[in-house]
Amino acid sequence: MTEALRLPVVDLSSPDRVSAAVSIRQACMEYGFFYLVNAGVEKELFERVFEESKKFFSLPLEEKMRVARKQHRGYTPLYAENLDPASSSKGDSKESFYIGPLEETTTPFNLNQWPSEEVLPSWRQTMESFHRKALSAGQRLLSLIALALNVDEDFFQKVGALDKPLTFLRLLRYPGELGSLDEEIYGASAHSDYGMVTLLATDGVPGLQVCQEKDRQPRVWKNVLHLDGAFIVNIGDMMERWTNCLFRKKEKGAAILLLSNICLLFVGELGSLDEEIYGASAHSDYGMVTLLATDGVPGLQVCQEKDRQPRVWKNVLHLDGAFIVNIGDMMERWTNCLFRSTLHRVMPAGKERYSAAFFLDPNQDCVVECLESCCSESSPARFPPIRSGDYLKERLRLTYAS
Ligand SMILES: O=C(O)CCC(=O)C(=O)O
Ligand SMILES: [Fe+2]
Repeated sequence: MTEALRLPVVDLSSPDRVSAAVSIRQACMEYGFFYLVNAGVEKELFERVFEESKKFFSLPLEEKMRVARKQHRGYTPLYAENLDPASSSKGDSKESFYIGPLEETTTPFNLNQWPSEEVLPSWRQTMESFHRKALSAGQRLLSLIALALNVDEDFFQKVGALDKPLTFLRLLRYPGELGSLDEEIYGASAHSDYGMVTLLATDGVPGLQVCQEKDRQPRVWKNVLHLDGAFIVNIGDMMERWTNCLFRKKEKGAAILLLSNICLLFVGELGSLDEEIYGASAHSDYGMVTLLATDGVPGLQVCQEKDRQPRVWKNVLHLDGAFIVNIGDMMERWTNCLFRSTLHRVMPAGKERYSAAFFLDPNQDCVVECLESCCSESSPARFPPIRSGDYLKERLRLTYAS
């Protein structure tokens, strides 16, 4: 049985700021995680975020791919991310949607992408409202964190971290149906195409199979090999009708999906089926602090000692109306490892799960340098100063390998 972690609860609205700072210090030294209550986000807004998030992820893949991730904003499909490539060659079993800073930091225009207003009329407004409130909570929380580190309450403002900070809201959906590990995973499960004809371009990696007799059991699947410079053409359902079944559509399972005529999505390396599938594989967050809203479905686990083997994982339970806050790697550097950026992951719960993670990271030009209050003769600075933007860019490059 996995043990549940009893995390401290910090009240953001408490008039006793010193006590709040003391409990933050203890929580960040021991766990790198705590609950934050009275953060100024109404329960009703948490619920609306999950409702709207569910509406988006329920759209057909083709509609979601209209806002596919560009410049770290927009939709990333199942298996597109792998937070821990060392433990699993499959991507993580989650789909997500990223919303970057509402006030852009570098470009004159905003790079955020939004689902069509006709399809989801109140979606953007709900997410923007949540984004702003999470930022406001994060800023207030950082002044308590500064107190907890024995520096001025406005330390993070003074070093420029909160002047147009890098803020990303990541909406997440972990599908329930992949919970069981003995189910087979398909790049694309058996189907026929709906239309007239499909022209399919392949990259030489095998995977496409057809079954010529769909009504005979067990089904017999044959590989369709790639031919350099050629399209693989297949007949769709409408052509089958037209030809009164003279021309036959075939069922096929492929690792490539053809989305409209323009968009080819490579689903990713699925590896062998005996590897474990994670909702989100083991990782620490890159930035300053993360404020996480969860929907009550379990799955989040933390490992307090990342270097001890075997790793011991403990559950982090949902607390109604609270954010789960965790410290990121940049804050760990800032505090010379006094505050811990703890390894965490999401295990499949056998049930669909939604969460919304708000990453509050310093302005890209802010230099992150070990705090004097966290260094001593016996514990000298462990990291050289680094520009926040350079650090984040490298971490993102490693995660997305792009
Ligand atoms: O979904 C969760 O509970 C955690 C997500 C997470 O750790 C992340 O997105 O960095
Ligand atoms: Fe995380």
